[in-house]
Amino acid sequence: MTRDKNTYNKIQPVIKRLLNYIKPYKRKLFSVVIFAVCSTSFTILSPVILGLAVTELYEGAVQGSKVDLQYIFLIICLLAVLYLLSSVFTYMQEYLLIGVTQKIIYTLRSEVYQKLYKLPITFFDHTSHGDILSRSINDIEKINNTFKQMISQFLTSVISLLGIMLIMLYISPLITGVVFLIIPGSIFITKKIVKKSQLYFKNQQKLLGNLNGFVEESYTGQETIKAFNLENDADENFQKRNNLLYEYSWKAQYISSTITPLLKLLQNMVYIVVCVLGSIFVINQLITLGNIQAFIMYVRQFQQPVNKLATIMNTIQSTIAASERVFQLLDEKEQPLSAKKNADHSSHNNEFVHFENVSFSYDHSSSVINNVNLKINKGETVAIIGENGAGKSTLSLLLLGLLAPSEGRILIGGNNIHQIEEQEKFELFGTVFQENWLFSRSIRENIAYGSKADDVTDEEVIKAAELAQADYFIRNLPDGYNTIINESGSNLSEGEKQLIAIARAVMAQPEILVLDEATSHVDMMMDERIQTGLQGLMRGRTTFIIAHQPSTIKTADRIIVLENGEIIQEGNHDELWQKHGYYKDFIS
Ligand SMILES: Nc1ncnc2c1ncn2[C@@H]1O[C@H](COP(=O)(O)OP(=O)(O)OP(=O)(O)O)[C@@H](O)[C@H]1O
Repeated sequence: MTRDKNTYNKIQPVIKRLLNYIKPYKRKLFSVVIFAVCSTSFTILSPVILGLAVTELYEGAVQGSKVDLQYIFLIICLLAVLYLLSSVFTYMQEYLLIGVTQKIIYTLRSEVYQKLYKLPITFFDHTSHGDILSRSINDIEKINNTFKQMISQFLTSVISLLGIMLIMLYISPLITGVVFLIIPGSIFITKKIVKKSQLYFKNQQKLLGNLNGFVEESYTGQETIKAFNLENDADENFQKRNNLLYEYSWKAQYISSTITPLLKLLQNMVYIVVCVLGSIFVINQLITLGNIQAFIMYVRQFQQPVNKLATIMNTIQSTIAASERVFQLLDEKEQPLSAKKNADHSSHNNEFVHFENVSFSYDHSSSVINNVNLKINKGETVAIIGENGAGKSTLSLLLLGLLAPSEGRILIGGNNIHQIEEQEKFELFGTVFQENWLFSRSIRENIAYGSKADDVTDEEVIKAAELAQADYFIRNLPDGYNTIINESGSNLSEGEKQLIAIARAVMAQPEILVLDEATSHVDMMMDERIQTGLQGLMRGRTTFIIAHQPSTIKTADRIIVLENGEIIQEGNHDELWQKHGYYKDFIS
């Protein structure tokens, strides 16, 4: 199959899908077509009407008959009314079209935003943030900027073409035949150029996403770049990407911009032929002067929709390239939906959490978790230790249902974690990670988010913050609990963010508590105080702790040692202390 055919085969489903978004607005779009037909036909009719006036004047002035001024005045009035009506209909057409296209863009934006929440977290590992932002903002904006223009110009151009063709055929079929020669020529030129530039347009959008990703990375990693004196390196890297983007954008614009001059050349040649033929016809009295003048005006008018259609092809290409990228994002495989509602978590036997032959791989080749079997009782505290990269965090993400096992399953109270409904999952777990995401809202709201209740009192928030040892630092902030957290939480230290995340987990009062290096950023004194608070919170709850402090680990009911994703030791402190192995080395 040729590359051209491939390109067209790819364009078709994208257009079909875009049309699907229009479907719910069929009625409005029908009205748009009616208004477009009315407004365009009124504009198209004007040269014929004007031609009547010219013929009347010509016959009066040249052939010596009396000029009927009243007739000419009537024609002028008719023209004024037609132009006025045409403007009103154009306004109506645009008004309706803006409503439809904006609703479509609104839907598309919402779909993309919701999709981001449905994607598995592994998607974000292999896709740069810049690319995701580029698809969900730049590409949608591109569609937004061109969609309305595309539909409106397409409609008016097609209607104009049809209308003008009919009137031209009525005036002189022979000269019209000559003008029609322009159509296959125009189609040929447009098709050739569109095929060539489509590839560049697609790459242009892709490279823009790539550049966005790099800029975002440079922005977030500024401190590291400065600390390691990598400014020149980063600059060079940026220039390389920017040059590539420049090259592709330039080529895309250049190739597509050759359409207009080429078409103009073709049209002007046809125009000359029409003028010569028209003069011969008038001299031989085969056509009136008014009609040939109208005809020449139609030839000019005929070129406009042809040019417009060619320009739209240009716009369509970039819109299609942008739509394709948005649809690719929308088609990404989602995290399997948790369907089972009101699952009964009360275990039939004592096991509450059950890892059954669980294996997991990020890249579908090398396993990070290898055949883990683990039965945890309700209320038990399990500490997971192991070297860096042993798979501790991965195990906690599996437990939370944020990653899906490649093999085996995880049961909570007998129910597969991936079949527990999202709201129930939220109520089941409380989490504190090493890096915690806080919303750019007030500290109070961030803590209250943890709660299952709709109404949370200030007292409850303060109590949770006190237990997490966060109250003191919050009160010392100028706006206290009303302090608004910056985007990405840059106005708080990592330790302070962890304290807020702990307070949030306290608010949740979850059945299962997952603490992954929950106090890694706080100082030792603070850590001890938090541990006391956390002990209170953990009491009676099933808890998973990933930590490095021996004091926290020793007190756990069960300690699990992971190595390369496998459990190599399991037992409580006394049992493991008796044995040689990782645990003993770790504690001593
Ligand atoms: N998002 C990811 N994509 C691909 N590989 C990953 C991802 N996250 C972790 N890994 C890999 O999986 C393995 C286990 O990582 P994990 O973070 O679970 O280990 P860990 O025991 O928690 O380490 P640490 O103590 O350093 O936090 C490592 O080899 C790591 O490189």
